[in-house]
Amino acid sequence: MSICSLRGLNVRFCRQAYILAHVRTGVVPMPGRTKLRLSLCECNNQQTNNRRGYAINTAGVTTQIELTKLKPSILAAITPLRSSHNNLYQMVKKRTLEARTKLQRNKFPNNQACEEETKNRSSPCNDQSGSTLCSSPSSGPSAPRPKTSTMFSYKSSSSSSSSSNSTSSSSQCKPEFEKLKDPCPKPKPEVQDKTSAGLKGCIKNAELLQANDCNISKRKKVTCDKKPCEDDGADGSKKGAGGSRGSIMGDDEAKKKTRMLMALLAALGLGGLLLWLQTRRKQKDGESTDCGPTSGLPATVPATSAELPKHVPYLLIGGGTASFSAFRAIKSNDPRAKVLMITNEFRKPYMRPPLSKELWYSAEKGEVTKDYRFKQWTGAERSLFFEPEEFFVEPSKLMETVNGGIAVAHGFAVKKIDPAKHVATLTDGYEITYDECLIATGCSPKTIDVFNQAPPGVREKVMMYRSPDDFERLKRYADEKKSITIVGNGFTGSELACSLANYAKDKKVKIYQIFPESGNMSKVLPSYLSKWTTAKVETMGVCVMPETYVKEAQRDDSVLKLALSNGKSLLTDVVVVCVGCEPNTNIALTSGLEVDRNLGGFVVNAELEARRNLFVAGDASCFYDPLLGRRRVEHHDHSVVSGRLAGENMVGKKKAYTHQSMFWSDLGPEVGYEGIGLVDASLPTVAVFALPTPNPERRADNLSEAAVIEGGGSGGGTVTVNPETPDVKCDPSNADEYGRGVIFYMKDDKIVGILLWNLFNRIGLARTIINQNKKYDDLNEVAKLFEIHA
Ligand SMILES: Cc1cc2nc3c(=O)[nH]c(=O)nc-3n(C[C@H](O)[C@H](O)[C@H](O)COP(=O)(O)OP(=O)(O)OC[C@H]3O[C@@H](n4cnc5c(N)ncnc54)[C@H](O)[C@@H]3O)c2cc1C
Repeated sequence: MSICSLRGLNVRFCRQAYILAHVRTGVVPMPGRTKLRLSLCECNNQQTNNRRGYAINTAGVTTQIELTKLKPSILAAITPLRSSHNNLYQMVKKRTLEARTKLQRNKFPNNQACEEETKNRSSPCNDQSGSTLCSSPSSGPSAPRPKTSTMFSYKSSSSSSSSSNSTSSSSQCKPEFEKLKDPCPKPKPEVQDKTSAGLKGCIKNAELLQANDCNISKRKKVTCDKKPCEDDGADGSKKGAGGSRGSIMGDDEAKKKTRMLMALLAALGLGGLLLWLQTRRKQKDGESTDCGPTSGLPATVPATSAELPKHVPYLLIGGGTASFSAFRAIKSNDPRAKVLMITNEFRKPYMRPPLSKELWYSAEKGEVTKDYRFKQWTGAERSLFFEPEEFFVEPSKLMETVNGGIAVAHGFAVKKIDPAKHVATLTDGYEITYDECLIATGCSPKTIDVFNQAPPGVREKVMMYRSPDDFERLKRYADEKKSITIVGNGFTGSELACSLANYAKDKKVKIYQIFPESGNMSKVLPSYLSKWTTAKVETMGVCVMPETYVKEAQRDDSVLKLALSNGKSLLTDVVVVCVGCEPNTNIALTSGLEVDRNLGGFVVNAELEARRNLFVAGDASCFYDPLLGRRRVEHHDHSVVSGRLAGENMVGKKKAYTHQSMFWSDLGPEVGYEGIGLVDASLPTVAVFALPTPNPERRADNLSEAAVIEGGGSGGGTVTVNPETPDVKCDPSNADEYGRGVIFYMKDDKIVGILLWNLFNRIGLARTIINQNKKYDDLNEVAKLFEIHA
């Protein structure tokens, strides 16, 4: 029997030889689940004295395990597979090599992915690395920012204008994607035998996996190192004498192999079941790592839930900013409070904003430290972690401490809460009772179908971005690869694109950003500013492709080939999907808690209470803002503010949400903005910017020269020039620079949101204006308060 006749069996191996063989059983029935995809690949790490390991993939989660670290039971289960690898390997190898060599000839389509769409403008599609080259425009946003002196303002609409403008952000590329050479020897002619013809289906599916795809985290051993392809062949043939000849099978041999394969499937089922049970929690938590947890067996701290207290006065679910902020509020109001934090992450509470910004600047200087130190805009240094390890109490000792404190249970997830009985149940069934409980489960990055439904070979090249592990992984790509593609135009995608472009400026890697909207940050910025920002992002070296989406993703050798909606293709080493976040509310149903249908998140009142003694804060909360109505906010400061409010209410303060939180974002070193209130591009806006002028002396008088340009909320908008300054150019599309300014977001003629564009230390004033909740006759006068030229 040919191996292909075994349903669902798929054999792969790797040119680089760090994965010798990869066998997937396809679908295996599992208790509690209808289907389980199970795969196993054997890795050989030359750099560590040929230590062998396995990558076992259960239901999409690949776990890297060193052979010596495998449990004896699992080792026994997969032993038959190891010996059979060689035969499978030799049978398929030659045909795969041949197929791959053929495929390589007609690819490298990046030359057309980002090609010129506008003759007037060149875009960052040029590089020295052989992927694509992006050059900055000689004029426009790329020019050094002039000193501002004149002020103008305008109203705008949210709706981005159409494709006519898209050309401004399109890119001009040169076809310089270097042709890769096949590093492996050509297959020998004898492979063209009758059995290999039967392998066609398998060969079609053969995919090449790359060592660098294997994530290496602190909790993880490296098990998929590179190995030259000569060794690949050598190793394979040594182990499986007659391996390649094994493709021409006699009856006995075929029977033997069939028996072995059947044994393998059984062994895989058994081994996979064990591993699946062990990795299930990680999988549910959606950690976006390549190869799963370090050891393959997810460690929890403490080792078992039995070591956790049975009852705690304060229980915090989630280990992020909101949760830690709640702890601080509890502790300052109840100094001896005993607080247990349960998180499915393996790090102590940390903040996320520097992950897409400051940390890349530390990385550029080669200064990434163990505690992820970064420089704040004030120049002060601090760590990503809110507190060092020593700050925390061991969970098993929490209830014995005299002065209280906070203990963090790592690697545990809560699956259900009984608000009436005050009981939280962990995924392993362990129950903890509480007096006060906070849900601060944050959100998880969204993905898109084109990647979500892609085969595993594609998905392992697609990542989300939310944690230090993601930072580490992306940094490795930026250091080693040629092309990174960011999908999405929001905060994380845009910040990351700029930071990566800066980090990569002396490297060979090229940064692409793709999104269907017409400009960066289009949900937040008025359309003219969004387009201007896109041009600015391009000048930073990002090849931005607006009004474009990925139609199809295929694995092409070691890279991904993206078929784009504009008919072009892009080869990329990794895709970072940054298309927003989904609140983690999966415990709502089991706990009888309400989730907002429109905004998502647990519905809570103005005191952030979902039920009595049960609060929700941070990204996961959909709260009632007495001033601006029901909201859900995904920002750092909101998680601090709401966490603090929830913490205060947990000690009985009974306070309502009144303090408006703010947010900020930085797009490279030249663009930074802060916002407060409803900063939503679908609202009508009125903006006042300082215009550049060749005459800096006029700066003092600028405010009196302000002009107003008005526009509707959802149309193109009319333009009204301030009669006092008819000479001021007010057409946003003619504006050279949006250096500094203030944007008002209007609802019912009131200011409900304010964005401060490159203006800092004025958020308190913005908060006051929003809190006044009144109609202003002259927004120009309000703008003056912000001292744009100061
Ligand atoms: C890369 C990046 C950059 C950002 N930059 C900015 C910025 O510049 N400015 C800004 O204002 N905001 C920024 N943000 C957003 C900001 O970081 C978030 O709004 C903030 O982290 C939300 O905090 P949180 O505590 O609500 O959620 P999170 O920080 O997501 O924490 C939630 C925690 O709960 C855990 N959890 C989930 N479900 C369970 C469960 N069932 N049981 C146990 N634990 C669970 C999660 O693993 C996680 O540890 C950025 C976010 C990212 C990802």
